[in-house]
Amino acid sequence: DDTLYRAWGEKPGIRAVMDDFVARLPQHERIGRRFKMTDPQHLASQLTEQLCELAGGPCKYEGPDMASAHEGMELQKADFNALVEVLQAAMQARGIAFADQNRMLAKLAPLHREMLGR
Ligand code: HEM
Repeated sequence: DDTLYRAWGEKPGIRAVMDDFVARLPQHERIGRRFKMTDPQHLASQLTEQLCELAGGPCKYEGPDMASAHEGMELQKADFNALVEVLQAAMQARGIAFADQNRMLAKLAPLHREMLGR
């Protein structure tokens, strides 16, 4: 079922939201510092593959698993809430319909357990 993938405007639509998202991340008051050394192109590209796959698109995320990617960060629930706020701002700015925003957030939510406290 690729309805979510198509609703987001396929790969270019997902990439546009991810570019916006990674540009906003370093500016966040509390979690921004974690992204100061991050290559935004790399992160946007990895996230695009991941969200494309989660949305039912013809992609395969081939980066590190979520536990390894966030090893040593000791992420807490509040960090995820902050990240979701930033993602919501990017989705809003890119005109993703509210229902399609929430469908994507629902796909991402289960992943957070793999990273908590690691
Ligand atoms: C469901 C939630 C999340 C998902 C799906 C996610 C996904 C990813 C992915 C795909 C990468 C790239 C891995 C790689 O190629 O090396 C990454 C890296 C990263 N993530 Fe997350 N992440 C999530 C939550 C968070 C949170 C809450 C934080 C901190 C507030 C965070 C901070 C970072 C940082 C700092 C990097 C490393 C970037 C770099 O290599 O410089 N992530 N994440």
